[in-house]
Amino acid sequence: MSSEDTTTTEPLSDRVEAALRKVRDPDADVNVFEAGLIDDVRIDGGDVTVQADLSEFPPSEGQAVTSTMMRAVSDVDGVERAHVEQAPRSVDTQGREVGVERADRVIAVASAKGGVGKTTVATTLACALAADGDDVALFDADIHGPNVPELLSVSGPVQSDEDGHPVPVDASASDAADGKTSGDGPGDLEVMSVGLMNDSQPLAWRGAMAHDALTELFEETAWAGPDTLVIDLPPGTGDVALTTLQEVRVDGVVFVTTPFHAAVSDTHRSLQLFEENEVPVLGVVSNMGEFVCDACGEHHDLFDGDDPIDALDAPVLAEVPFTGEMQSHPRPTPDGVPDVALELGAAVGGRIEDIWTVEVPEHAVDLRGVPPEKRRDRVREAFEGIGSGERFEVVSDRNPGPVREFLEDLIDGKLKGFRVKRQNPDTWRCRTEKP
Ligand SMILES: Nc1ncnc2c1ncn2[C@@H]1O[C@H](COP(=O)(O)OP(=O)(O)OP(=O)(O)O)[C@@H](O)[C@H]1O
Repeated sequence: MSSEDTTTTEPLSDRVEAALRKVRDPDADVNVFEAGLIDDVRIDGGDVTVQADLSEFPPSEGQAVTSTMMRAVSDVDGVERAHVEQAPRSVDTQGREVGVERADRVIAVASAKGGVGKTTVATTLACALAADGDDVALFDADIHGPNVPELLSVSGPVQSDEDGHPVPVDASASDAADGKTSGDGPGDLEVMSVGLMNDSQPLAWRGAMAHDALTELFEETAWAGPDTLVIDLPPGTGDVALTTLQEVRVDGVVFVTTPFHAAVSDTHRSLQLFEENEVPVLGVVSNMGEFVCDACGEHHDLFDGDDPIDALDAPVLAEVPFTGEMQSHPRPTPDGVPDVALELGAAVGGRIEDIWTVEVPEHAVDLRGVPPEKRRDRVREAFEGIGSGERFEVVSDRNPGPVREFLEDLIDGKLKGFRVKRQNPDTWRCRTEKP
């Protein structure tokens, strides 16, 4: 029996509205109409569709409000089916530009294994950079397990601009991070994720499908001109990582690992893949290697023995302990940005500056800006000017791979070691020893 029986003479629309007015906004002591959450109520026979904007709620709270509204409407006499749908949000499409190349710099966050905290670190890094005043875009490329929206408590669906380009969701923490930021206050934080398009469905894209879906999002998303784009890659070196490396000029990669031998040796192999694809390695974040006891304040190692990360040829950017704070709130809270997040942001920023600053050793040949027809002469002169066993080094603004062939022609033999490394997007270095 319905609680509305006494008023069945009133039109259905009035009774549905009266029922909805009993549902409260959990964040404010007003009903959902007064809170401005209801956009529209459509009635078609016994079918009632409520269009509500619940995008500001964390997913679990939004779900609870949806269920309460569904129950309230279903209980009204004469209602056969009740639906609650997310109202289309109006998005600011002014000044947006399409494609990942709009970002001034692109940082990928990768891991060899799943579950080591890559998404947590990517989200923390994006929040820390935004808290420091950067306009940040966070691209969740983990298409098989897109967790970024959940960590940042944002929900979809993604809206499109007038040309049909998907517009990322705003995740700025305008009033968070009080007092713990530097610069002129926090920058913007925007998020794009397949998790915002397909709210709860795990995606089973493979191979070409994954490649096409991701390529389209990289090419089509209309960003607001970010300073930094952070890409959260899926674990491992599968289709998505390869697509990202093909489609995006990645300026640096941050690796996340636990200080556990098996995880670190896989990390070593993944690092090589990025280096082979000429992506500068910014460094490694060692996550969950210790926890700090709430009761005694002591640090406790969670892994025994030597730290295997020391053996990686990459700087350690941060050692993030296992904490409840990191687990529940990688994003800034009204109390500020966690210190560990600020340290991570500062370490990554510092490394970027380091690799952008090119110091050319006195003995090295600097080919930057040298016209193509003069490059060989410069290399020959320098090589002929050093003695056997001495180090020969080139700094160049293009891949100096062909230098090897040229030197081997000069000596009419093979060089033993010849190492090429891309220091930053515009600078390569290569090194060998004169036989
Ligand atoms: N420093 C930390 N302290 C406490 N919990 C953490 C920390 N880092 C990550 N976690 C928790 O570990 C779990 C896995 O983290 P996360 O989802 O970031 O890993 P991931 O490497 O991105 O996983 P995958 O890519 O396989 O989805 C999450 O529950 C997260 O809250």
